[in-house]
Amino acid sequence: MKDVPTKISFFEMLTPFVASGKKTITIRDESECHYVPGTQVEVYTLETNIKVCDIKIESVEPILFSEINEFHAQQEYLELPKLKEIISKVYPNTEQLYVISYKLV
Ligand SMILES: CC(=O)Nc1ccn([C@@H]2O[C@H](CO)[C@@H](O)[C@H]2O)c(=O)n1
Repeated sequence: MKDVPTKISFFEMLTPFVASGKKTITIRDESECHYVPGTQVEVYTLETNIKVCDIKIESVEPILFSEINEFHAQQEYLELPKLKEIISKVYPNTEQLYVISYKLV
C-alpha cells in the first residue's frame, strides 16, 4: 500500500481558523490529494513547521478551479476573491484541484 500522508501544512496566517474549527476545507492540487477519509492528520504551519492541531479527513473530492464558488469560500473562511487569488498563486495554471474536508479531532 502507498504511504498515507499524516501531516498537512497551512499558511501560518490561516492556522488559527483551522484550530478553532472555522475553516473546514482546504483546496489542494494533485500532489496533495492523497489523504484518506477516516485518517488522522497533524496540522503544521508552513513557514515555521510548528504543530497546530490534529484533524480527521472526512472526504477528498475533485474540483475544477472554475467551479470554486461562495460555498467553498465560506468553508475556507475566506472571501471568494481572496481564496481564488491564493489558489492561483500557489497552483498557477492548474485547473484540476481537490477539496479536502476535515474535522477537528
Ligand atoms: C504547501 C502548500 O501548498 N500549502 C498551502 C496551500 C494552500 N493553503 C490554503 O488552502 C486553501 C486552498 O488552497 C486556501 O485557504 C489556501 O490558503 C495553505 O494554507 N497552504
